[in-house]
Amino acid sequence: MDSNIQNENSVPKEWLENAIFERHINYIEYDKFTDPIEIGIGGFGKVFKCEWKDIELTVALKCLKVDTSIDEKTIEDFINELKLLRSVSCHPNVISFYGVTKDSNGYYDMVLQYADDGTLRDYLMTNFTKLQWKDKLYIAKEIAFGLLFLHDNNIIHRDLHSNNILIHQKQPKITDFGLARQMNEISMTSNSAAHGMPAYIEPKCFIDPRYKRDKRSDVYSFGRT
Ligand SMILES: Nc1ncnc2c1ncn2[C@@H]1O[C@H](COP(=O)(O)OP(=O)(O)OP(=O)(O)O)[C@@H](O)[C@H]1O
Repeated sequence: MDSNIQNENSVPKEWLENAIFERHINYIEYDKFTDPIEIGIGGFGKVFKCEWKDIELTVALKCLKVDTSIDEKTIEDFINELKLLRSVSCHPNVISFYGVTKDSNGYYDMVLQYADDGTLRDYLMTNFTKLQWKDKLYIAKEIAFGLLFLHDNNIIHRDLHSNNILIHQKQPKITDFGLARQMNEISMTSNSAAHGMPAYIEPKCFIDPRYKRDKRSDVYSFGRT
């Protein structure tokens, strides 16, 4: 294995280029996709919907727009999300990660499963009155399964809320791993109360600036969600 791939602290963009070169990350040519339609905007840049022509699959392309307005931290978060997704996206309650592509402007895009019902927040706003208790309990149980899988793989999400859970064919999928960390990295990370959605963050983060989020912090956010 290439030493740059082993060194998780190497410069993020070089890490990605090496990972593609060494085939540790699946690279898909951009012309394999139909023309993209913009469906959202997030911390890294725009999100698009398109068809992966060869396998007739609808996918979401999450674009890392590298320009003068983007800082090194955002690139790091994008690479971090990609690294963690590689290891847990096989779970049915985590969004599937298919690889990366480079668009016509030279920006890297993550190729993700497309969630046909959007975010959990939007889904509940539209369907809340129609949903039975058993449907709501099913959603909660499936999110718990996804979270348990992350924790079993020593990953703390750190930004779990209803906009970071997508619904695809009525099944919840945890997404947006930009703030997520491996357990062994937490000691090197600030508690990041400044990041994430305040209403969902464990209150201790605001009281003690040295407090490090752990699995229990995700369980708090899950309860709030
Ligand atoms: N896989 C997907 N399938 C369908 N829609 C998606 C998918 N990923 C993202 N979206 C849509 O794009 C929007 C932006 O997503 P993204 O994950 O980039 O950002 P965010 O969670 O809103 O913000 P941030 O990255 O700052 O936390 C989402 O709110 C959602 O509506």
